[in-house]
Amino acid sequence: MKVTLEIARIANIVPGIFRKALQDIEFKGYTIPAGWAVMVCPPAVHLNPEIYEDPLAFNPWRWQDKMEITGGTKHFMAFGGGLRFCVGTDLSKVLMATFIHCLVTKYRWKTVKGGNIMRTPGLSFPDGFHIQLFPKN
Ligand code: HEM
Repeated sequence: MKVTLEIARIANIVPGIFRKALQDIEFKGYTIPAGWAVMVCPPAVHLNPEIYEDPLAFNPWRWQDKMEITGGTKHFMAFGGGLRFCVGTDLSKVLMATFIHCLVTKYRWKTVKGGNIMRTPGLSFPDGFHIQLFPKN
């Protein structure tokens, strides 16, 4: 669970979530007028050093003392939140856990080429990331 949460936090495959202001909203001295579209940027939250210490470090242990997250929170929104919360969340976590389990227990790998990371703000690999897999002895 900690590993899948950390992957979802740091990978940020969803760069933005959209909502519409149903009424005027006052926020930090600004007014968002009714009817305006609002874009929430999960990577800005997930990579904020005031929320996550050393945010670019892959550290599943940072979730150690956190309660299990079952919905979106203002500090974790990889799967959105509220009424439009991703219906595939639990399936995705199980698939990630199963994939990683098979990968590390059955295979080893080496990097062939690529692997440069871009965050725009979603995570991407502009040159791809090629690896070679070997069955584990
Ligand atoms: C790592 C994998 C995934 C991520 C990061 C992800 C992320 C998201 C996000 C951010 C939203 C928008 C939520 C919002 O606006 O608050 C969403 C919505 C949705 N997701 Fe996913 N998703 C993933 C996998 C899946 C899978 C596997 C399925 C289906 C089997 C799925 C089905 C949906 C559906 C149907 C919605 C729309 C829900 C609604 O509007 O009521 N997602 N997802």
